Amino acid sequence: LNSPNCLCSCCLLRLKTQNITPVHNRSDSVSALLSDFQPSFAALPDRCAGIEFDAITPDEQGNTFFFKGGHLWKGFHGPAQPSNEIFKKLHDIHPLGHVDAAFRMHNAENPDDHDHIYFFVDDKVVRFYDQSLEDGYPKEMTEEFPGVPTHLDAAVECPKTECMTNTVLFFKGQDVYFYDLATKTVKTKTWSHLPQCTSAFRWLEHYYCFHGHNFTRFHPVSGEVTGNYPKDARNYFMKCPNFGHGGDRTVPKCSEVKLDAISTDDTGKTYFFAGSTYMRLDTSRDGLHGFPITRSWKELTNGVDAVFSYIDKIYLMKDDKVYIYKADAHYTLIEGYPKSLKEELGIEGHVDAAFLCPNEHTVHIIQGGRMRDVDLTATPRAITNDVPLPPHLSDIDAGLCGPDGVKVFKGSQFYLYESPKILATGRIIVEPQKITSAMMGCQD
Ligand code: HEM
Repeated sequence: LNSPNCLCSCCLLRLKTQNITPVHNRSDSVSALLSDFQPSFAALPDRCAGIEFDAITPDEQGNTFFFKGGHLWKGFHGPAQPSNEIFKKLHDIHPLGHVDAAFRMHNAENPDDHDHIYFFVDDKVVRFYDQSLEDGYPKEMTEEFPGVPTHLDAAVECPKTECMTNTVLFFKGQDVYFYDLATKTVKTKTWSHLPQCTSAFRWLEHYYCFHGHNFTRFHPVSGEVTGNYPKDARNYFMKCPNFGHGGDRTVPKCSEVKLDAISTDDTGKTYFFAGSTYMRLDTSRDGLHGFPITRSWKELTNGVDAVFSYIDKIYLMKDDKVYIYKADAHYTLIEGYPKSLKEELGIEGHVDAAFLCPNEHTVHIIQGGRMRDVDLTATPRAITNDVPLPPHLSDIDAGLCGPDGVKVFKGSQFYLYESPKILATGRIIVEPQKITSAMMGCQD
């Protein structure tokens, strides 16, 4: 069967790798033949040959799975394997193990559902957690997702921080069905400008429609496509000989990391900024990858000096200006901004770092070896406290205050203090710690 000259295996392989008509539309005898054919006997499909995926989804640990016929690929490199080796019993619901669509549920308010993987096959849905099929599945799609059509093309989750409410986007043809998880209501839009997506994938807050061996990035609310698309998936989402991206850039060594700023916003998103790039850190299970700052904060074309977050807003400082963005589903610059540092915060001169502790109203601004406090509830804003920092903290790059204390970053190291007050007095000697690959995706 593995011989390239064997017509039978070649046909079967072509059927399996080219997404030819699903088995239920064929004669019973062909169905029987195909269902007897175990994927493990066949040569494995090669994603570097250019595959149109049936479904793509991350799991609860952040592994990404790409599905085609009865096979899957785990992660961004490596060979295919039968999908029921990982998702046991997945093939029981379809003779070829084929799935139409899959997504990882994002519904933190409902821990019984959150992070579970849903697979759609014809009019059925099955649910897995920790690679086990859950009791009670398969279910009818109409029961679990009323109002959503069966025989889907693709599905992708969209958390409320990106779609206003926790939503799942279901794709069928050019129609997109927005399923609101709280109200179980469906709204439909037709995105005829998008290619027909055979799978959809949310990766690091970016939304991708896969079609053929290409992908197109789209905005999950408006469907808008900005940038040069489609792109060949083999350059980005898999490691293939003679394919790749990023040019001659390399992942920086951890010993060479130097931040400009770091901040956690009201919704718990943590970002660091370095040069023209930002990276989200709190979703690190799905990978760490930098993107241009202008992708999220388009007015900041020249990087940032310091960033802090207060209530539902993020303050980005560059030179003598403050840019305030509303931290909603997407960052929008508030009208009238940027304003000068003097006008907005009552300070002047270059800002090295800025941080605000959770539930507090005083921002701590580090400028040339001094920590200046500004009360954000006062109008006009003015410095309420101004203290020199200990000598070893004279050139701080960035600062972050969280439940574990204040981290101040200096080059590739950081110091952790219990509070801003302890930091400022400098009476307690704290050993610097190294930035690690797990923290910031650099090379150890
Ligand atoms: C598992 C490893 C990686 C994966 C899965 C990956 C994936 C991606 C994806 C999906 C995009 C965005 C494509 C788009 O939105 O149009 C991208 C962009 C980019 N990647 Fe990677 N990447 C990886 C590693 C790297 C590395 C090691 C570098 C270089 C150090 C790199 C540099 C870039 C650059 C410069 C961009 C363009 C940024 C942008 O404008 O979106 N990537 N990558």
